[in-house]
Amino acid sequence: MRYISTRGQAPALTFEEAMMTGLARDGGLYVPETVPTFSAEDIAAMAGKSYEDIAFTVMKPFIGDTFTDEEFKGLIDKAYADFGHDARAPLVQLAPNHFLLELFHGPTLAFKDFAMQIIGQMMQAALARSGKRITIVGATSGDTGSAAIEAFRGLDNVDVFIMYPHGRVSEVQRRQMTTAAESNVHALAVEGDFDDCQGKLKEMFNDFEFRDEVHLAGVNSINWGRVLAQVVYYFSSAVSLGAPQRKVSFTVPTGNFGDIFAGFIAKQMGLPVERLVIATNQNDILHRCMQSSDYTKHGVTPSISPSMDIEVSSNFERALFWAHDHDGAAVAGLMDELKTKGTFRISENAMTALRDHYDSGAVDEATTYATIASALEHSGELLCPHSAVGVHVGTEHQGENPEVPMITLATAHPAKFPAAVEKASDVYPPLPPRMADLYDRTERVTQVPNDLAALQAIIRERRAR
Ligand SMILES: Cc1ncc(COP(=O)(O)O)c(C=O)c1O
Ligand SMILES: N[C@@H](CCOP(=O)(O)O)C(=O)O
Repeated sequence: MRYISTRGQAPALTFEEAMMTGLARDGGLYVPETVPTFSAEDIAAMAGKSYEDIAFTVMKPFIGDTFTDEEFKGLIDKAYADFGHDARAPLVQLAPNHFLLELFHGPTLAFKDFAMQIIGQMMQAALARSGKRITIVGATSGDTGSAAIEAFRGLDNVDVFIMYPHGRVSEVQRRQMTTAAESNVHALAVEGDFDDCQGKLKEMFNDFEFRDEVHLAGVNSINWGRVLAQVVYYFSSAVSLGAPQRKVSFTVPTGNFGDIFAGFIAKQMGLPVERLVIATNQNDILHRCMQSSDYTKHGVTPSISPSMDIEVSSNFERALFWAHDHDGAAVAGLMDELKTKGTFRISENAMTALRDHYDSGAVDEATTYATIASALEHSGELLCPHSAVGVHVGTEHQGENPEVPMITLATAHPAKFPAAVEKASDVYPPLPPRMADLYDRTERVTQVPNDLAALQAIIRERRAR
């Protein structure tokens, strides 16, 4: 299996190279040259299997001979061993034919753990073989950062720098990132929003001298390994509702588009997915784009679902690559317009290709609060604000096709956003016992301007220590 860049100008890589590289050197994102497919029988055989077994089956064709089967199974087992639920990604029923996929039972209470834990294992195994040392730099709107810290804390051959937007993550999210005591972990509070952090990360990757000097690696969903690991729960949940005999739809609270794009890959692999519904909060650039073909930045407004406060939706580039029949030059052109003008327009053909798979909806703050309250009243489920955005949009879209089961992804635990959840429901969601002392731990963070040179100086200096 070879991996190619969405902008068509970078060398094709193996899985291991793509995973260790992060962003392609032409600024694009790596994707598999071809997507392996499963027959209906292959998918039916997943029924009743453990999450770990399904993970092995789904990911194996993409990783090729990077690891032996035994090695890979061992890495998968280690990755999910600390999850707080034996099913790893349990489904609960919210309403007739509407199901919630709980993706928040991992160590940091968000769906990021599903991918970060396994790529943490795979990267460590690859580093042990190569004897290399890397610098991971991540941009986060709140959840990727803590998941990355959890996966790489305390390792001798990895430094982890996490940039988050100062004052724009929840207190629990901030403390999860700033209270790691290990000296290889560095939390950086950047004066800006998430798009600024992600922009700086991409600038670091595009500064080849810096990139090579610090052996830069990325664990955001620019890394194909992240997307791949997220494909697994689309299979596990669909199969438990009767796939491949029965079609299902998914609604995905969306920001950087990595999670819903994993659903698209599952569909390409043969999973019978009827619709993939993009659910955005008030930062609705993706919804506006699906309606109007215009991807135009308006500026981000902070919301009660801060992890989705994103306007430069990184993985939308991967969706555009498919919508343009793998035409890297066309994608590079659109990305260039976004960078220079803050806007691009998608052609009719490409829009048709996107609309073949994706629907969308946007949710304002008042509706998000109301959805938390009504889900608790009608199903007993306490939602985080991101999941509530998904549930509202999922409910609306299920009405259009009620006989197809709708699976809405619950992307974070309500305890990560206690203020918003309590305001909506009068219920204060407690942290799980293993995190009960989070508010007593000492915080360690460096406030940094939104400035490439300043960020690079800190990274150079700290990693050398
Ligand atoms: C809790 C939560 N929900 C939803 C999202 C959006 O996911 P994606 O960026 O993959 O679209 C994120 C951040 O990525 C998140 O942390
Ligand atoms: N919502 C994310 C933003 C980064 O997304 P990623 O999937 O590209 O890592 C976060 O919580 O950090």
